[in-house]
Parts: sequence; structure tokens; C-alpha cells
Amino acid sequence: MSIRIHELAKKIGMDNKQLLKLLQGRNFEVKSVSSSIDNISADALVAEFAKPEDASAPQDAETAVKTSARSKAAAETASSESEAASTPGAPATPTVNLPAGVFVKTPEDIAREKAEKAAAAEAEAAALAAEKAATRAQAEAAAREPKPVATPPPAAAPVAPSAAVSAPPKLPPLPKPVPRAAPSIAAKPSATSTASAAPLSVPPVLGARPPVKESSPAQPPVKPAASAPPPPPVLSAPPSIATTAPRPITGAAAPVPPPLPPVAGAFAPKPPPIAAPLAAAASSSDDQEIKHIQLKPPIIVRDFAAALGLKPFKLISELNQQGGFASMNSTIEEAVAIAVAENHNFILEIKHRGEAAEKKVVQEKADPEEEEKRNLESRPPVVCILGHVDHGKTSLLDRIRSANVVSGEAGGITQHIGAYQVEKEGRKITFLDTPGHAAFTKMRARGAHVTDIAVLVVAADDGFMPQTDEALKHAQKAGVSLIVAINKTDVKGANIDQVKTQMQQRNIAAEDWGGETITVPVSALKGEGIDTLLEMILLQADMLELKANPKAEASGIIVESEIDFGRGPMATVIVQRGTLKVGDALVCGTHYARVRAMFDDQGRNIKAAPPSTPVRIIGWSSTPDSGATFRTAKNARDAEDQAETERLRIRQVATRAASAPKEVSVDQLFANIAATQARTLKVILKTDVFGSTEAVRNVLESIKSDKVQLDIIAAEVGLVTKNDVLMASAAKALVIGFNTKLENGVTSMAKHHGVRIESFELIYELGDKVRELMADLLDPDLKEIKLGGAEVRQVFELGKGAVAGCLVTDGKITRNVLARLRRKKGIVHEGRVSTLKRFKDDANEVRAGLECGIKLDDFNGYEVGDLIECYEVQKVRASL
Ligand SMILES: Nc1nc2c(ncn2[C@@H]2O[C@H](COP(=O)(O)OP(=O)(O)OP(=O)(O)O)[C@@H](O)[C@H]2O)c(=O)[nH]1
Repeated sequence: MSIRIHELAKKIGMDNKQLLKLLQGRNFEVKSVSSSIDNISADALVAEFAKPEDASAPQDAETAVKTSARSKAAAETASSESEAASTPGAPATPTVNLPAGVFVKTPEDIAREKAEKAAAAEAEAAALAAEKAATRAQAEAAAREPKPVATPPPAAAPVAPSAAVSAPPKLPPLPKPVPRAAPSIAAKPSATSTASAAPLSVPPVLGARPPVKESSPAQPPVKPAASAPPPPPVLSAPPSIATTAPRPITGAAAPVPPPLPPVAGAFAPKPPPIAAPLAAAASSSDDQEIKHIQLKPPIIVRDFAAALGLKPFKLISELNQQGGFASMNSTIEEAVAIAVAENHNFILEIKHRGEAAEKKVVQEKADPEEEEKRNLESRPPVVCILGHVDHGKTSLLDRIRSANVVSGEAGGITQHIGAYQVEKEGRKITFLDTPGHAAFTKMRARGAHVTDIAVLVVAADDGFMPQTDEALKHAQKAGVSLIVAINKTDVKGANIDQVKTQMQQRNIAAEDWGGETITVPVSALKGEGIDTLLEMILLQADMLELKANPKAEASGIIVESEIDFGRGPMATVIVQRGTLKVGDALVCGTHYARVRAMFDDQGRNIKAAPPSTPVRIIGWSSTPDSGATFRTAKNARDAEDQAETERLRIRQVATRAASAPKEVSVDQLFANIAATQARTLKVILKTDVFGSTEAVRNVLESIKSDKVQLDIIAAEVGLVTKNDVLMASAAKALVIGFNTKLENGVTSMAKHHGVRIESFELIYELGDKVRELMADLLDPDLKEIKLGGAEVRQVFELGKGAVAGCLVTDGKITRNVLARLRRKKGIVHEGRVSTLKRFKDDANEVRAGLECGIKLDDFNGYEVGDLIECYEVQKVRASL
């Protein structure tokens, strides 16, 4: 929708040509009075230059805007007002009947406007002529002067430079509605003062615009002013005009004019765009509430108007008054938007995308800590029992939880970590039953790292032993609190003081010996001192102030894992943080789980496990590693993805490591060649639980040999399967089962494929057997075994050769056995006993103390005193 210029001119009571000029000055693309402009702009112009009759219409929100716009126009023509006000014949002011700030035109106004229009047109023509004359004069002067004109006009001019720059004394022919009653505005001497009075006079963007023609020497500011008719005061107005003239709106539709052309300048003295409304707003809004609005860039006129609660055309009008052309979809510069918002008593907060994200991240980071602190609750201590083998760790735990674990163990040795929870005076204590055998060193170290308190069991009759010291080192390294339980105090020969002396020597003196280590004498067998031990554990836990957030997402440590026949991979875990629930998705390195079911240490089904609870979980993809940490994933899919990512990462690391060039020394090269020649025992290992796998692996890896290598090609938890047999057959490997059984049909299949399967329940037996099997791979050593010896006493020369007449001095001489003839220190002959005679008869063997005749092969050079040794060579198992 549009309106032709002549129609609009009629509507607002303006001369057609003047309106055309005005619009051209405001960069409307209009060529003639029959050109048209859009309705919104027309409305804005109507609001700006409306007839007084319009103003007398009932006041609604829109008319208020129009009148306010007129008031701004009035501010420009403040001097005219002053004149009007001072004229004795000035019309009486009906202000009493009108709301403040509302102006209407009287017929006198209109007449005066017309007169002013004519005067302004004349002034403009005069100004143009003066400018031309000045330019001509300057050019002539420059031509006459040998030197270039270097006079800095702004400095020489009596007017302030900025005023000179923008001074458009020739400009204002525009008719302005003269306010009939606006004393406060009329009193304002100039836009400058208005601007200074306003809280936000010029938005930054306006100020940033380059000063118009500031450096142009071709526009001496004074001359035209001198030749021009005295401009209305507002025209001489000053910096604010120059600075506010540029358009602050970045609307795509609005072409941005270069430095103001003369015509544009003609309309420059419009009311200072923001200052006047701001002043009005500031004065009227002192007691109004300031509201906050938030917008994201880009700020679009339509949205901005909605946020301000304005009609869009009203906002457009306001923006257009700032010299630009805005439409519904124009983008408003941030600074302008802020200024306009302030104008309407709003504080505009512009939320840039990045800022918002950053703030959010900071908040997210800050919140969990707070949340964590708020939700911290006391948790049971996790206690680890450490000590030398057979010092009574299992018995002690057994006594504590009143269950007989010892009797169920093969060979009486604890072979994997178990985790249990006991209750004392309504408080829970979680125990890790950590084995003490040397083969389980690794597991023990892990046990120590999971725990808060370590109970070091020392047998009162044995004192500190190597593994006690090793356990102590682990506990100290892990930084856990230490309690020493001196066990077996009932045994004859128990010496508590000796243990305490040893403690002192290790800088862990007992409390009653002036140290800090809580020491409790106990007898696991008789149940003495157990209560005191538990009390001391709880006391220590109190001192440690153990806390965890049960509301967090669950995470913890895998204590043990195994394949449960029927339930699949299963893991004993200790929840360290959060509450683990059935249905949770977990990820642990390359393994993942969706918790299908959980069982406590008594085998009872439970739904949730708070911090420090040991639970067995089923639902794993495979058996996770002991000591590894697990955490909750978003869902099963996410857990699987994370595990897969980890698997790929590990593979990449391995590939990179393998492909990295390695420097090989000559020694290393020979060692490698020797290694390829060395025999290898290949082993497929199957165990009951993951901890056993590690323990067995430790034992096997401790077998060192330069002659035979041991290659564990697979080590898994579970039954010995047919697949294992097939693999062993292909790899020519041995299958070792530890504490595990054979799948049905495995034995016959192994026999068929010639695969050897060895099963063990005791780890040291396993070690010994593997050692033997490795040695069997070596060529046997040859061992010479002496059978007997004889001394030559006489030599008989016979027709067929010589025979040695001997006395058997030791053992026996046997026919056909290996023999050598020694003379003094040397060996004269080596061969076999080909002839053995007792007197004249052949004999098979002749024992010590008897005489015999001996002939060695075809040898004839015997001498009296020679020694004949008989021996045999036996093959014996080579040593590693
Ligand atoms: N007299 C006496 N014997 C005890 C006591 N505590 C344990 N024993 C005995 O010591 C032996 C070893 O006990 P365990 O509890 O198996 O020792 P452990 O330290 O767990 O041994 P590993 O599992 O091999 O590391 C068993 O025969 C127990 O009966 C005690 O307080 N007094």
C-alpha cells in the first residue's frame, strides 16, 4: 500500500514540491509529486507534520506519539517559538484545556508556516548563491596566492569547529508546526542543551560516524553564514546536528548516504533524534518503573516493537526521525536499540549467543560442586585386611561376619578378593577380604587403593614377615589409615611386645607405646578383641569423616569379576559415589553393562546400592578388570558406544606403538635370533575368576628361562571349552585350567586332537608343573654314570691280539658297555667292552674283587697299571 506525494502533501498541508524535496532529502526514491511512498512512511510523515485538526482528535496512544513527534520538531524551532512567545500578538495559549505536550495548529500557525516556507526558500537560494560566491572567491584567491591555502578554517573561525562543519545555516526552509503551548520545550535554547540534559543523548553508533565534511577546506563555514540571512537559532545548532545526522539504522532497504549532501543537509536540523524524546521521557519517567527486556541479535524492528509494547509503525516513525529509513524487517543497530529502549523506560539486554553459552557453561561447572557439597552424606568405611600368609586374615574376617569361609577354600588359601559388609551398633563396615599370598600382590595393591582403612594382621607368634612389610608399604603408599591387629594372641609363644617393637622399628609405633597406630590384640580363633577392633574401625572412620553423595550418578571400582554359569559375566563392585540402581547403564573401559540384577554379600537381590556398598552385578558384556573404575552412562547404547570408543583407542595406541621404528642393537639382534630358536611353551589359561587369572599369570611370568619361553596366548575366565581345545590344537598349546571345570565333551575332543589339558586347584602346584613342562621342551642333558672300574694287572698276548688281565676294583664290568682306558692322567682309548672273560669262559658281567680278562674293541696296547672304566650315558631332563 502506498500513497502519492501530492495526496500526502495535501494530507499534511505541505507544499507538493517541498514535500518532494523533503523526501528526496531523506533518500526516498521519488522523482515527481506523482511518485508514491509506502503507507508506513506516510503515516510517520503525517505524524510528523500533521495538520492541527488531526492533533485535536481524541488523544490515544498513537496521537500521543504524533504530538510527541511534533514536540520534537518544535524543539528544533525553539527560536521561532521564543519569538512567537515574545510577540505581543501571539495567540492566547489554550494549554489549560489540552494535555501537556499536545500541540495544535491554528490558522495563524499555518499562515506563519507559509511565510516561513517562503523565507526559508529564499534563504536557501541565498545560501547557495553565497556558497558559490565563496567557492569562486576562494578559487580566485588560491590562484593569486603563490602558496597553498593552509589556513585552518576551524581554528580561525569564531564558531566551534564542529558547528562549522555541520553548520547548515542555509538549510532550514522546512515549515515546522509551532507549538502553542510547550513551555518546557520552548524554553530549551538549543539541541545541545537538550542533548546534555538527556541521559542518553547520542547512541555510540551515531557518534562513531565520520564528521561530515569536517576536513573539507572547500566549505569555509563562516562565509556563507555571513552572507546568509540570519538562520533560525536551531540551525546554528551545533555538534549534535552533525553527529545525529547519520542514520543509525542498518536496515537493508535504506541506502546509506555518504557525507550529507547539501539537500540532505537542508533537512538535517530535524529535532535531535534521541535527545528530545529522551528528555521528555526522562522528565516524565523519573517516577516510572524501569523494565528489563532481553533480545538476541539481530534486533528486528517488528520484534523490537513487540518487546517495547509499541505498534511497529510508531517505532519505525521514531527510527526514521533519526535520519534513516526503517521498515518492519529492518535490523536495528544494538546501540540505537538500547537508546530507543531507554527512551521508553526499558533496559535492553542483548544476549549474544556465545555469551549465553559461556554463562551456561560456567553455571554448569559451578553448580555440580555446590550440588555435591549439599548432598554429601556419611558413608560406611571400606576396610581392607592385609598381612602375611596364614597370619589369620580370613579367620579374622570369618569371625567378624560369623561365616566359615576358611573351610571352603582349596588348600586353605584365600584365592580371590571377596567383599562383605557387616553391621556394628547399627553402623555398616565394608570389608575387602584381600589375599596375603605372594602371587596375589597385584590384587592386594588394588585392594589397598580401594580402601579407607587397612587392618594389618600380624600373627603374635610370627611377627612381621616379608609380606607383612609389603602389605604395609602398599597401605602407606595408598595413604590409607592403618590399624594393626595382632592376631593369634592365644597361641603359645605369642609375643605382643615383640610385634610392637617391630612396629616401632617401622615408624608405626602403637598408641600405647607413644605412637599413633591403633593396635588391637585379637584372637580370631577364640573371638577375643573382635569387638574392640570393630569399635576402633568405626572410631577411625569418624575421624576420617567419610562422606559421599548418594544422589550423584553412580561410579565405583570393580573388585572382582567372573563368569557365573547361567548368569554370564558378573562383577563384584564397590560403589564409591552415587547410588547404583538396577537398570543403570555402566561403562568400564572396554566393557559395558546394563545392570540386570544386583546381589548383596549374602546373595540377596537388591534394587539400589548406596556408597560403600559391595554388590555383585550381572548384565556385563564381558568380565571387567579387577581394580578398574566404572561409571554410569546415559543409557545402554551410550555405554556400548563409550566402550567401543575405548576399544578403538587402545587398538590405535597398540598399532602406533607397533609401527614406531625401534632401534635394535647388535646384542639385541642376537638375543632376538636366540629367542626365535628358543623353545616356547604355549598356554591357554582358563580360571574361575579374573583375580585368579592375574595371580596365575604372575606365577607363570615369574618363571624365567633363556632356553624356553612361555607364551600365554589366551587367559580368560570360564570353563575350558571345545573352542579352547581347537585353539590349542591349532597353536600347539597346552590348556591350563585353574579352579575351573571342563565343558562336556572337552576331554574326548582333546584326546582326538592330541591337546594336553592340565587342571589345578593350588597355584604353587600349577607353577611347578608348568616349570616341568617347559623343561620337557628342551633336549635332555646327557649324564655319564660310572658302572665300575678295573685295574690291568697283566697283559696276555694272544694270536688274535692282546687281552688285559684285570682285577675289578669297584662296581662291575659288563660286556658291551662303554669303556675307556686311562693311563696316568690321559685317556688312551675309548670304546666298548667287546670281550669279557672269567678264566676261559665268556662272562656277561664281573663284580668288584674278582679277576677277569677284558678286551676293548680291537685295542691291543694295554700296559700293567692302566685303569679301565666302564660307564653308561643316561638322558636326564634339562634344567631351565
Ligand atoms: N591359634 C590360632 N590360630 C589361628 C588364629 N587365626 C587364624 N588361625 C589359624 O591360622 C591358619 C591360617 O588362617 P587363615 O585365616 O587362613 O590365614 P590367612 O592369612 O587368611 O591365609 P591365606 O588365605 O593363605 O592368606 C588357620 O589354620 C587358622 O585356623 C588365631 O587367632 N589363633
